[in-house]
Amino acid sequence: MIVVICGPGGVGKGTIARRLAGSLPSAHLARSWTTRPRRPGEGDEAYEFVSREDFESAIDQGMFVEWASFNGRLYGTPRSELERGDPTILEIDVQGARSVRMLELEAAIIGVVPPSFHELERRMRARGDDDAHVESRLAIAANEVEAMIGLADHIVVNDRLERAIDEVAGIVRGAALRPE
Ligand SMILES: Nc1ncnc2c1ncn2[C@@H]1O[C@H](COP(=O)(O)OP(=O)(O)OP(=O)(O)O)[C@@H](O)[C@H]1O
Repeated sequence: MIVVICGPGGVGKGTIARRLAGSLPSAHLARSWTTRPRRPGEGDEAYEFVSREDFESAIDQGMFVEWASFNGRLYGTPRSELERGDPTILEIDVQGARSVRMLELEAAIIGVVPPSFHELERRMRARGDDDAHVESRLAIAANEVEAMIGLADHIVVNDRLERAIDEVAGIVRGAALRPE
């Protein structure tokens, strides 16, 4: 089964996806490719950091299930990352989730929303994002949340992290019980 964790930048999808993967022994957290530079303190495991040239040649070779351009950077999920775990967890933005839906993959799409846009801004600033990044993310966050509400199978408010993780884990357990 594929579980998609999607949401606007800074909402906490990465944190939730990592915790979920850590709590399910057979899960695989899909590693995305990106052309964005690594943030200070970010580990090697966060992404496969590649050049734009390598990314574009991978697109030409049809390597990605989905890819998107975001704030001038490219992000994508390689096909080789699918079906590597049960579930395979994809942490992607709303555009990526839309691509997964269009491909009609067997996927539970979980949309993560912030308790408020004020809190979303606070978390991005607390994470050390610069002003330009925070402003560009906030400018599209409301549209992303609206699109996600029309797209996702489940919406989870990331108010308290532990509570949100429990809710996501419950959804994944429920989806695993559904007959193929
Ligand atoms: N429920 C929560 N309460 C308070 N802080 C949180 C909560 N969930 C996540 N955070 C913090 O908010 C920040 C953003 O979380 P995270 O990096 O997981 O977001 P993201 O959606 O993956 O962002 P991006 O798409 O930009 O990578 C992090 O510093 C994280 O520790």
